[in-house]
Parts: sequence; structure tokens; C-alpha cells
Amino acid sequence: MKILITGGAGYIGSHVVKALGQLGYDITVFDNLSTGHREAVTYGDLVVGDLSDKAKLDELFKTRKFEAVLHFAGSIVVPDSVSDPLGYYLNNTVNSHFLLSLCQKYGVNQFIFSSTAAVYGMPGDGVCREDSPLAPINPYGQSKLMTEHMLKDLSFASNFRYVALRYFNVSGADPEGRIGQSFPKATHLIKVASETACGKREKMDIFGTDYATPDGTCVRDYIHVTDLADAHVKALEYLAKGGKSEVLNCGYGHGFSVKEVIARVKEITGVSFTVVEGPRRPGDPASLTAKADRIQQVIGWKPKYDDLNVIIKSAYEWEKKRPF
Ligand SMILES: NC(=O)c1ccc[n+]([C@@H]2O[C@H](COP(=O)([O-])OP(=O)(O)OC[C@H]3O[C@@H](n4cnc5c(N)ncnc54)[C@H](O)[C@@H]3O)[C@@H](O)[C@H]2O)c1
Ligand SMILES: O=c1ccn([C@@H]2O[C@H](COP(=O)(O)OP(=O)(O)O[C@H]3O[C@H](CO)[C@@H](O)[C@H](O)[C@H]3O)[C@@H](O)[C@H]2O)c(=O)[nH]1
Repeated sequence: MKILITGGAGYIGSHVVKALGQLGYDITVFDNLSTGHREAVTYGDLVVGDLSDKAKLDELFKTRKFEAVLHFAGSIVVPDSVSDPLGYYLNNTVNSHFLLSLCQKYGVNQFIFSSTAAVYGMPGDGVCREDSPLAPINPYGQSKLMTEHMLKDLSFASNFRYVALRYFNVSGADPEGRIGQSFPKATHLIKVASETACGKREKMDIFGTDYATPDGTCVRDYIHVTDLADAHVKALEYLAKGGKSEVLNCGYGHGFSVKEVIARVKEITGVSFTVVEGPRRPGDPASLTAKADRIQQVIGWKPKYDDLNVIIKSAYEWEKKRPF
């Protein structure tokens, strides 16, 4: 099967490229390398280009005759979206619109989209079901939700089918150690804590200790990137078999607070680094955990790494030897 993977040189995309490459898919990665890395693309062809380059992308669709698209490319940092909302709408919404118009033009009817738990905003009890109200509290979540709307409307108007996967907090690294998270100026909690444990940072901050959560710090549902990659394999197989359009949460269904995660990183690494309790970060909801059973029922996904220790160990091992 010939597939296009946008953002395949990035953290999550590269893990999916590896999983699909091992299964023999014919992969083209399209990535501008703004946060991705050439070395992270372990299978297929890498075409370096920007999603806004309409001529280049059109030519790629014309010549390569894709049967499915997996769309990871985008801007991902919640606080940056608060300071640069238009940049986020441009990269996440406008560029997705153009990609979808090419799918329509060239009859590519199977699409997998990287959506996010941020579309839920601030759910009352912190638990997000796929049919919970959608009320993002930051431009990042809003920009992704707008793409979900386009997908739904396009599927109503044609034979286009999609799976939108709403990822919770993706973390960890390939257990074989070939790839991992290499985001420049990382903001993700487990990544930042791993960097601090490795001595790459002098200290780290806790953003907010006055949330309405058991210990006052934010709670998130951390999912291992290799499990998430497998969810994409299953979603692609599901669409190939004729499955109807779906929106599915990707999480384990239980959360950890910022303080719990940091304590676990210290315990696992044996490094007692400095942690500074500071003010809240803009755009952060108090608590986000997935209602996580639907994805297992619909596409038959079974998580293998639902263990915070395993997630942290793999992130730390990657950080220690990180080649790129
Ligand atoms: N990391 C998470 O916890 C998380 C959670 C929910 C959703 N997501 C979504 O998953 C997707 C992948 O995230 P990630 O963590 O791998 O981030 P990442 O930054 O590592 O990957 C994004 C990739 O897209 C590329 N890219 C960005 N804009 C582009 C453009 N205009 N044209 C071509 N390439 C472009 C980057 O170079 C990078 O390789 C994103 O859409 C993100 O919103 C991530
Ligand atoms: O140095 C740090 C980094 C993070 N945090 C806190 O840790 C929690 C998790 O933050 P982070 O790892 O940055 O993830 P989120 O902001 O929850 O966002 C991630 O998870 C979302 C889904 O839940 C995705 O949509 C986003 O793309 C992805 O960046 C938040 O409360 C942060 O305030 C700290 O206290 N200190």
C-alpha cells in the first residue's frame, strides 16, 4: 500500500514510519524538518518540503498515487499557540485544508489524523469520552478541532473515510533505541525531566501547584509512543478493510500528576535534580485523562506498555545517548 506520511521525521511520525516500514508499506515521508530529523526516518523516501508548498505537494500526489495519508505535520506546543495563534491556525488548520483538497483532487479516500486531547478543553471531572463536549481552551486545541470538522464534513460529502486519533500525552521512546523524542527546546514534561536527570538542564519547573487536583499539580494520561504507533497500524488496517470514519481517544485511561511523574523520574534515574515550583503556564487544563475503551473495541488496539516506569526508562535511555 502506497502511503504519504506528513511529519514522518518528527517524534510520533517517525515511530509510525518504523512500525509501518517493518510491515512492508510503501512510504513517502513529507516533512520540512522544522522540528523533525532526517535520521529519524528509518524507512521509505523522505521528501523535504513545506505543507504550504502547493506545487510540490500536488506533484507528489500526481506522481506517487497514494492510497492513504497519515497526517502528523503540525505545530504542537500549547503555550506557543497562546502567544502565536495565527501561526498555529496556519500550520494546523490552513495547511490541513490544502492537504485535504489534494486528497479530494486525487481520490485518496483513507486518512489518519493526529488529533489531540486538547480538543476537550477542561472536562468537568477531567475524564474525556469521545462524545464529551468539545471546548478547547487554547488555540492549539482549537486549530486541531477545526481540522476534525473538515474531516467530518468531507466524509459526509464524499466516499472519503478517516480515523482521527485524539492522542493524550505521548512519551517514551522506541524500545530498540533507534529513535526517540528530539524536539528542539522541548516543553514536554517527561522529556524535560529526562533532560534534567541527564544534566542537560540545571533544574526544571513545575508550572502551577494550585490546581484543583489531589496534589495541586496538573494530571495527564501518559501513553507510550510505541503503543500509539501500533494504534496507527490498526487504524490503517481498519480503514483498508472498509471501516467507517471514527474519532478515537488514544490514552490508557488513568493519569499521573506532575509531581508524581517527577518523583518517578528521580526514583528511576537515581538522580535528585532541582525542581522549582512556579506559576501556572498559560493554556493548561487541570486534568485530562482518556475514557480509553472505544479504540480497543473498534480497531482492536491492545496496549503493551501501560506502565509509567517503562515509559520513563525508555525516555531516559534515549536522552542519555541521543544521537540527533
Ligand atoms: N506529542 C504529543 O504529546 C502530542 C499529543 C497530541 C497530538 N499530537 C500531534 O501529533 C503530531 C505529531 O507530533 P510530534 O510530537 O511528533 O511533534 P514533532 O514536532 O516531533 O513532529 C511534527 C513534524 O511535522 C513537521 N512539520 C511541521 N510543520 C510542517 C509543515 N508546515 N510542513 C512539513 N512538515 C512540517 C516537523 O518538522 C516534524 O517533523 C502533531 O500533529 C501533534 O499536534 C502530539
Ligand atoms: O517543564 C515542565 C513541563 C510541563 N509541565 C506540566 O506538565 C503537564 C504536561 O505538560 P506537557 O508535557 O507540556 O504536555 P501538554 O501541555 O499536556 O500537551 C501535550 O499533550 C497534549 C494532549 O494532552 C497534546 O495535545 C500536546 O500536543 C502535547 O504537547 C502540564 O501541566 C505542564 O504545565 C511542568 O510542570 N513543567
